[in-house]
Amino acid sequence: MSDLIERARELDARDPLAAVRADFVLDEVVYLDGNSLGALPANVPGAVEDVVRRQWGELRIRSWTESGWWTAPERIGDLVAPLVGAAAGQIVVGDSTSVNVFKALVGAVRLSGGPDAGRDEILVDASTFPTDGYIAASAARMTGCTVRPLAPAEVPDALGPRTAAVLLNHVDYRTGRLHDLPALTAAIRAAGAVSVWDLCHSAGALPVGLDSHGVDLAVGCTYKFLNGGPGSPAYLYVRAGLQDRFDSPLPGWNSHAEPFGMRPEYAPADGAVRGRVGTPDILSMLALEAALEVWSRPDVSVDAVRAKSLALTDFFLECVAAYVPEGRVVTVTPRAHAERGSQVALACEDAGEVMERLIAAGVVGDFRAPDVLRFGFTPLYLSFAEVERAARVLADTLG
Ligand SMILES: Cc1ncc(COP(=O)(O)O)c(C=O)c1O
Ligand SMILES: Nc1c(O)cccc1C(=O)C[C@H](N)C(=O)O
Repeated sequence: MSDLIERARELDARDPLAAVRADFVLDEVVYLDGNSLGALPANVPGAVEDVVRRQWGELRIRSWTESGWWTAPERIGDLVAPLVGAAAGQIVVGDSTSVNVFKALVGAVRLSGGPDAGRDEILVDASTFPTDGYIAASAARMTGCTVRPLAPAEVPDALGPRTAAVLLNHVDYRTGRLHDLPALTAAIRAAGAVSVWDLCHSAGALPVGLDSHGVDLAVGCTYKFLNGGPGSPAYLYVRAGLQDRFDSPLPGWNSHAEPFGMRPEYAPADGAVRGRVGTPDILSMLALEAALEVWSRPDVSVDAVRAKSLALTDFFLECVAAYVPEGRVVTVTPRAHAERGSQVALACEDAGEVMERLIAAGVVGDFRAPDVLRFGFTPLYLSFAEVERAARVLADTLG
């Protein structure tokens, strides 16, 4: 038996999160795509069945109050909050990430004073997941701003009296690079601009510290490391100190101070509710609520997840170095722990075909154009033995 197989065995035997895997529905496939769609938590089908058959089927309209449907966006926001370092009352769940980027960014420009206050520039991570860039361009057109794409590390030098808002990704979706949220947030604050962070690839994988680092606004999805299911609702964080002034560009009736007053004039609700728009997507939302239960296990914490995530990605890199001929792939993800999210990206020219063969061989990652093999590591359900096997099969697949 190779040393690495033996090492994987030892690491699994010492893994404090090993038992959590039984809370998920998995098979013999090595699933390294939890950074795109997390695996199914075993309690979700039963929870959804109850929502559909009893809450909807039997209680019908009564469920808006009796089953807690109406308050689900804030209640579930408070479940997400500790996972991203936020005190209760600042996160509302609902809509897609794209929609929340729009709310946050237009809201951020308005909070900054915008062009009327001489702040007419939005800085945006140039390598961002495309939707953020598209939405930023539209938000800029609507608010009279211009967008300036740049690398996150260039932000401190680019900040100035004209900066209205800065939209950054905590972890880059393609490279897996973890950006310096504390330092960048502080620099944005010092320039009098408003920070907006996209946490899609960090929430549920590593500590975020929204409150302690003074982040202004943040958004994220829940179908990756939070395992909420396909199309599960995203969330919006508005720092408590800004909530009174947050002026949503989508002031739907659910964000009204008195939604059932049915008044023609809009009056915003206080607190996180102000970030709501229309009727919440209850089926997806309550599936997410069930999926988040795993975080209340005494053995599960964001710190434990981060520690295992780094151990898994370190071990994968070590196995790749041992099994894959030198020069066949280039590691794109930073080696330094402080700069690494919970994924490993390897570049090679034929990445698209390699990933197809790898998936056929039972190791699921994904291909990101133009040349990246992307592997996501979800510590709640992955074993070190799977990581070793993935690297071995990858080496065979690369030929
Ligand atoms: C960083 C990032 N932002 C936004 C999105 C898209 O979000 P949504 O499809 O929920 O609007 C994704 C992935 O889909 C993403 O990786
Ligand atoms: N949101 C997705 C979807 O609806 C279908 C397929 C993949 C996705 C993704 O989440 C992609 C992901 N944001 C990425 O980082 O590539």
